[in-house]
Amino acid sequence: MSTEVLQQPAKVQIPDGYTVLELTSAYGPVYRTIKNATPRDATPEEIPIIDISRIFSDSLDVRKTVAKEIRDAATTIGFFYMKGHGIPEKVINAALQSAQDFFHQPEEIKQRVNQANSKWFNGWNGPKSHRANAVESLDIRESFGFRYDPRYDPSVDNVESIPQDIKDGFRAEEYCWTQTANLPHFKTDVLEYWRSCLALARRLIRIFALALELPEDYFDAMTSHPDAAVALNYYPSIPENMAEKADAEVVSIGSHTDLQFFTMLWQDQNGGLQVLNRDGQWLNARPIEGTFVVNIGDYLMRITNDRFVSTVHRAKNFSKNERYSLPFFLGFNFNETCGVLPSCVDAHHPAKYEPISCSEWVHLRFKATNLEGGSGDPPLNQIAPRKRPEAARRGDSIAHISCDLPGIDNEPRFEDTASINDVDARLASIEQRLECVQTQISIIPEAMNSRLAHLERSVDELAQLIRGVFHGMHAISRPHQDTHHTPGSSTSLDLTDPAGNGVTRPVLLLRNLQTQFFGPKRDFSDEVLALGNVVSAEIIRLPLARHLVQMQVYPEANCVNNTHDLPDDFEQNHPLLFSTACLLASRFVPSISKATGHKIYLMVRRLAASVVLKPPPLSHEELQGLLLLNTPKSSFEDARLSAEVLLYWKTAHLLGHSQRMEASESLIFDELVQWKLSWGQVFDNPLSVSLRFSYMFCYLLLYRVSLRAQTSSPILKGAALKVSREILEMFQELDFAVILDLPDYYFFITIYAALTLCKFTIRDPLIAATQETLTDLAPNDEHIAFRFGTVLQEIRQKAAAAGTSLMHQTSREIEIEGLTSNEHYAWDVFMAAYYPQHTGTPGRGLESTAFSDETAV
Ligand SMILES: O=C(O)CCC(=O)C(=O)O
Ligand SMILES: [Fe+2]
Repeated sequence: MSTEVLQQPAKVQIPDGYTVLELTSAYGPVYRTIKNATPRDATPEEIPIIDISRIFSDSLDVRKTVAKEIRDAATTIGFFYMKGHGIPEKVINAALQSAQDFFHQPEEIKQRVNQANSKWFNGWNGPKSHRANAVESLDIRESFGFRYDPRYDPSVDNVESIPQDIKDGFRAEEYCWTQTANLPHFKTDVLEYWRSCLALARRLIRIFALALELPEDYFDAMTSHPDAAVALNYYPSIPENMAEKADAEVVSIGSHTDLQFFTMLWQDQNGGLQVLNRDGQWLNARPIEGTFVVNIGDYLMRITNDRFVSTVHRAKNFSKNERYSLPFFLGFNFNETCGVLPSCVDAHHPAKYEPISCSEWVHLRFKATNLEGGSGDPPLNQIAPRKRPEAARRGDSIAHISCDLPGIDNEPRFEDTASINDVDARLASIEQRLECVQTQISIIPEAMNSRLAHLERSVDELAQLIRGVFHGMHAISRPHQDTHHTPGSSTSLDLTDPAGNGVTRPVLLLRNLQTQFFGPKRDFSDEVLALGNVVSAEIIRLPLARHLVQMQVYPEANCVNNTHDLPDDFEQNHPLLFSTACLLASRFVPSISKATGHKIYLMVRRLAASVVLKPPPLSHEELQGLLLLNTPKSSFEDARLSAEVLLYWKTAHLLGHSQRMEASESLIFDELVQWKLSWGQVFDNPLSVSLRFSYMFCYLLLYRVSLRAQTSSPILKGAALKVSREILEMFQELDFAVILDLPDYYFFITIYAALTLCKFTIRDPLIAATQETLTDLAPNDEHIAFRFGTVLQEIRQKAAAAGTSLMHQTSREIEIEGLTSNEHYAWDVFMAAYYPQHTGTPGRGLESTAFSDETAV
């Protein structure tokens, strides 16, 4: 089964019971790994209570003491409680009362100030109108928000004198107040709360400056007219049965990080705020009377070079009461641009980020969250809503991704080959090649290089590895000291091109076939690129794909944020490697649905097939892609794919031994017998139809090539016909759905077998049957099955026109001697169907390609 995992003890195992959460940030989606354990209360060590009354002290030392406490909290959990804040209780209570008055109104009254009517995301947001991320429910929360208005800022004397570039960033809208004027105290009380918070925030930010070893007034100018907003959050109690019935985790406000500098949140006593610690454990940030909760936002995290952490949080109101919270969000002046702070860089910690303006920052988040229709920035503060929830769009939520990440194998697996000279010599050529590509892959991050270095050995060793895994053994660390070499492995060590190009070429076979069909010069690399990758094929979205690649590349990174680490052109230019890495990592992500996993698999197969169809030398990247398929914990599908690649590789090797092929009238090839023994478990599995199909095809090729030298061998001819019929019979038995899932080269195999019958026995009823199946199953005229069906039809028609009776064809035994003309019909028609650009060019020399050599059989 696709989910069957060939288990090998991994060196690093992230325990079961984790979930990966996709969150939105200005950089696009980011991922956090969370424990599936029940949330527990945070201890005072985890989320400290800091008495900030001391920030008003005249003593710098005292203020610095607070700064240190804040720094400790900011660099660990990113959250703290502040007591001694000095905001009068009555101010808070009045704001709370206003919030209650507002939310208790009938919906049509709240609609008057609906955020949908706002240019800048001010106003009311109804319940269930936002979803913070794909794995959690719509937010049950209702909220009302408004943004900085200089007219209400007591530190502004004259609004008119504010410089225009600052004014341009103002996002206040008067309709917040005109549309709520029915509540007489609303504006006054809410604005009073905002003003108190603003004043406190301006004091607090000075302590943040100290905490960052900056002059205390460092941020003052940047917050003269800050993006300072308040939200009134109203969380009705979540009914218990709602949580039971829901298919996503029910949340009052979904997991998110706050966007800007910091947030100061007043919450009532009902509880529900949860904070994600670094171990992926949810901590209840229980209400503490007389405190605000303060947390770091993404912008501050960025300008501190990630020293201060913007921590994921959410709220769930499972109390029996309505819950309210009143967050105040502080950002810089909108026009302000800030880079990584000087105190946060040193020789070991270069700046990770470019300077960015506050407005650009907000805008990025806007873009990252797919907000449609909005004319400006995302809502005030926290995560912007997704108008199109991921889960709905993808149809396969990434909920509850287990984080059993692929283990990194720190021990060099193939270290000890020194004693085996010939192995060394052979590997040397590969390594040489790898060295020259080293420059090319230097764009790939260091960690990836080292990861790949483990894999940069021969296909053969990896094949042994996977076989070892298959037999429940450990990784084979000394494959070449194994005295019980399979014959396959010894032949497979010959990885170099006999022509002496020193290039690896796992598969010549299909190249030969290509050469026969299309002439030797065709370069398929465009086609490989044209196939795209798992993202361009819309199987999974880019952020998830990049995350998967990172899981593969940086298995130790259980929290991956830096999806921008991969080169931008990685997926386009290295589709096989990229898609293969996604495939492997997806195996560790059970909630990537089976269907999606299968699509990824098919994509990789298609790409792998195109790669093997390409003339050698295989590019480094292609080789990597093939090698990657052999990692520990490979699935059954991976094993099948590897087996198939090796099968072709061995066949190619045989085909390359022209003397042997010329002399052989043998119907058995030891290499293939050995291959079949080694891969017996895979081969015999009922799911391995395609593998058996390929196996017969390889025999067919071997017979046909032998026939070139021994044109009159009835044994070989009989064998070629027999195996062609077997292929076509098997094809007849396949489910349509299975056939349509197969990569194109299976259709090549089918047509090759059918053409073989056309060549020797045009009246074989299997030709007509295959033709019918091909045309019947093709979903449209463009499909390769349809085109090949037409090929067979035309061949038969031409043969009939040329006087070969197709009627009364009852016997398979009829062999038409010297039917070279049939071969030509076959060829013309085939080319016309598959390569329309070649049609109408008789004598273009196609017949004189390798294929026409065979017509001399
Ligand atoms: O209400 C709470 O506890 C959290 C609210 C919050 O995180 C926000 O509004 O950004
Ligand atoms: Fe928040």
